[in-house]
Amino acid sequence: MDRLDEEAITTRLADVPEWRREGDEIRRTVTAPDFRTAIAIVNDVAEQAENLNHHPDIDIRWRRLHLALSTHDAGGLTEMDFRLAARIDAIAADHGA
Ligand SMILES: C[C@H](O)[C@H](O)[C@H]1CNC2=NC(N)=NC(=O)C2=N1
Repeated sequence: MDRLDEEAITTRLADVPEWRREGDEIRRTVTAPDFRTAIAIVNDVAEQAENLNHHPDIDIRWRRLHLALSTHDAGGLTEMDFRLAARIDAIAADHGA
């Protein structure tokens, strides 16, 4: 999959306003109601990551999850990162986060 250029990244970011750009990554923090819910979110994200064969970096801090997406194979951001970001947003919303 091809890296997105700056213009494409700006356009895609507008569709996932919870995510911020940090160099070659996009990042979001999800605050779950409690630790169990945070882990349930991680499990659902893992399922989607396997479906897409695209895997986020996830840092678990009690009920707060810090997620980072990048396409290492492409050396930057691709459509896959934004596709997974949208799925993560839907999962978080399903869990009240
Ligand atoms: C071979 C396989 O497609 C790659 O290793 C995939 C797996 N999951 C991945 N996930 C992410 N986030 N970036 C990648 O470059 C990546 N590469």
